[in-house]
Amino acid sequence: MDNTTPTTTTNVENSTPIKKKSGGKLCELCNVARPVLKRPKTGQMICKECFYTVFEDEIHHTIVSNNLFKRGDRVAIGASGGKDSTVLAEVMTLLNKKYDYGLDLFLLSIDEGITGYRDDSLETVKRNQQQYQIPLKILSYKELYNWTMDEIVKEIGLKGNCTFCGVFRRQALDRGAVILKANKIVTGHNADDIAETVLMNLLRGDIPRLQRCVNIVTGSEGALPRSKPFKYTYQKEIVMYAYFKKLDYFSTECIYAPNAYRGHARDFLKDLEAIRPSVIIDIIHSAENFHFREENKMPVQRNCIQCGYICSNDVCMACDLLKNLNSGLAKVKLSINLKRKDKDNNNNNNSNNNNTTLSNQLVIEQK
Ligand SMILES: Nc1ncnc2c1ncn2[C@@H]1O[C@H](COP(=O)(O)OP(=O)(O)OP(=O)(O)O)[C@@H](O)[C@H]1O
Repeated sequence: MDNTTPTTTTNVENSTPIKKKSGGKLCELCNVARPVLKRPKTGQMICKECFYTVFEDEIHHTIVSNNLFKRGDRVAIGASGGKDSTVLAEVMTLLNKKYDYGLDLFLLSIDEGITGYRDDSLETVKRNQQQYQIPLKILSYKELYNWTMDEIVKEIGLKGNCTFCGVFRRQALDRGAVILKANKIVTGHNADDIAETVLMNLLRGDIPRLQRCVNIVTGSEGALPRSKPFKYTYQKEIVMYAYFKKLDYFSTECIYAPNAYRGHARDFLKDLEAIRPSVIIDIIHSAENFHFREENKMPVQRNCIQCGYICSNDVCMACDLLKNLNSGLAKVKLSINLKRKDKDNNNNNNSNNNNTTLSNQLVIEQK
């Protein structure tokens, strides 16, 4: 065994403990090397090389079986400097070479303007760019919207700020990809993220979002196709992969996110996972097999009359949010809309709500 390998429970954040040297046992896959980890997804005791192989092969299988790319695609990798997108950059580079996908890869980072968080993580992305030799584009909220998240939080406070950030980031990634002349975007959303989103939409009775949140590709409505090669990849395995490969990533949580509703869904999922690890994939498979009534389909998409971005109303969410920020009304409108949403929830009359007006949108934390 590699003597750098931990032999006791380690600091691999939130990850399955690396087990002690396991007596005379051999890796359950190759039967040659000593196992160094218990696979969170399957419980198998395997060696490091077999772990790399199964991890990468499963992602390759997800890519191929879902036809995520075709030769010549220009693919922008949403790169935040965090573990998921750093592993995504590593694995996309590796698989593109190994299986000759014929893709042009780019790193695309959105600088939300969060001092002490995004500025540090962007330094990580810059180092990744050197390492992977992939062109990098950094685009900021300040350039696009003339607001940083620091300024937005100063204006509206901590409640509801994730909504602004999520809406702006979604659009910023599209705009950055257009600048890079990319025709596809990939993000590091993993199986845990998707299972959390399913739970959140279920708990909120948000049927339109519930039916599309397990799609591996979104954007067919008019934005650039955006896919999630890690749809079936466990977060714990991503952390282990980054750890064993000694990847350079930034591991601090967003300083503005601790109150987000998603955190409750995450905690709930972690509790369930501790009892039954397959719960993550089971939730995704369940949601893939839901059947929805026709009237719950997402509204028809059109272009925002102000900025031209794809949306489901006359004006897109980003323009709507910006109008409130620029007029100094964002905080007032946010609190009115949150109260209205609470009332809607109390009246239990939003389970079939198909509209995407601001009142509905303001309580959605985008993932
Ligand atoms: N500022 C950003 N710039 C570019 N892409 C981003 C940015 N923030 C998030 N993404 C993309 O969205 C995915 C999910 O982002 P999320 O905020 O959930 O972070 P995460 O789960 O901690 O992922 P990561 O570990 O990559 O930061 C990321 O893996 C990345 O591909």
